[in-house]
Amino acid sequence: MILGKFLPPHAGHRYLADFARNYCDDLTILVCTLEREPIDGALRYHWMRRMFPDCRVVHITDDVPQTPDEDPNFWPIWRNLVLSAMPDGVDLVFASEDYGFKLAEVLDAEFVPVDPARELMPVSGTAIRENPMANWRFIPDEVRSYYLRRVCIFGPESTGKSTLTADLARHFDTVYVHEYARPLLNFKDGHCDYPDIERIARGQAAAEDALAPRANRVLFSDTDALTTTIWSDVLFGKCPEWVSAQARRRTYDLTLLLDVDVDWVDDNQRYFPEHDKRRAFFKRCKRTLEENDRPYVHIHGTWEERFERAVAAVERCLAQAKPAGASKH
Ligand SMILES: NC(=O)c1ccc[n+]([C@@H]2O[C@H](COP(=O)([O-])OP(=O)(O)OC[C@H]3O[C@@H](n4cnc5c(N)ncnc54)[C@H](O)[C@@H]3O)[C@@H](O)[C@H]2O)c1
Repeated sequence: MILGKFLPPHAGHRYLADFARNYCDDLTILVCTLEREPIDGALRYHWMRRMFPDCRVVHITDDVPQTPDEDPNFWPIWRNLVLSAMPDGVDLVFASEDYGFKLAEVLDAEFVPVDPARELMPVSGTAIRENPMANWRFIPDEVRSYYLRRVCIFGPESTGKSTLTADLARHFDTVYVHEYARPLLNFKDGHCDYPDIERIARGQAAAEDALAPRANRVLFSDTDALTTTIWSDVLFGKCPEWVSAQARRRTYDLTLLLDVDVDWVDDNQRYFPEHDKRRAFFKRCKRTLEENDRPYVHIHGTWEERFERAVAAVERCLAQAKPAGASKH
């Protein structure tokens, strides 16, 4: 058995559990969470189940004393708690804490110390909560999307969104989500029908969710569901409810709004080459962001200036502490 708060799970916990899985035949992991702790307990339990699908993972939510000095009955309380989750008893207690020795004793089990000095995976939950960006390499794939910074590249056609998205991903050594409408509509010679609107939004969301665990600190998305709602309105005067709901649900830490102050480049998927229409579409994008309370940075100027402004905005975003709470993606 191993137990912990996993606040959040990290590479040290992964090492502890992998060590235990290699040492014994059947590992039970007790995820002990309290409501007052800063990350939702059900989410931590979910992460641990995803990280260790071949282990028995049990969620314990009882509000019991946390250290022996809090209650003279501390050890009987913990003995009963553990045995209620493991009625067949415990053979081995794996931990990197001194309390493992006493805990094993009250459970009639053997203590197996793992890495009390924490020299192999030098990280703690506190360090990750305080600075997830600096400790990124210790955050498991399953947990990364919680801490990930999401940047959306937003705006009218032919403003350099796709190039900027790829350039930013290269600069920040991470992955990006392409504009899913392109591969979809390429199959139809660029022609978009109303049923395609929901397909576009579903594909965009699926690509984003598939790539989030692969991202290094920041994920760049070339457009989003909110953009799809604008296009749907412009082309068809209506929008599927699922797409509008996605647009409300999917949030970004930063949105880069690209201006139309660059030359128009034609391709088979573009609609509005006229300057007036491009400017009107830009204004509509800006208004939509404001109506949806989406903070944005205005990106304009030459290609080089755009890139520099975007890099500076992303660096500011990465340096800011992220408010507690999971991303809703
Ligand atoms: N303090 C005590 O005497 C005591 C005794 C019994 C039970 N408990 C309870 O146990 C629960 C777990 O608490 P916790 O704070 O140990 O959970 P935790 O999530 O911090 O740690 C879980 C396990 O991972 C190990 N670990 C953490 N970082 C590591 C790293 N970098 N490398 C290797 N191993 C690493 C810890 O030593 C521990 O064995 C709490 O609910 C607590 O109340 C505490």
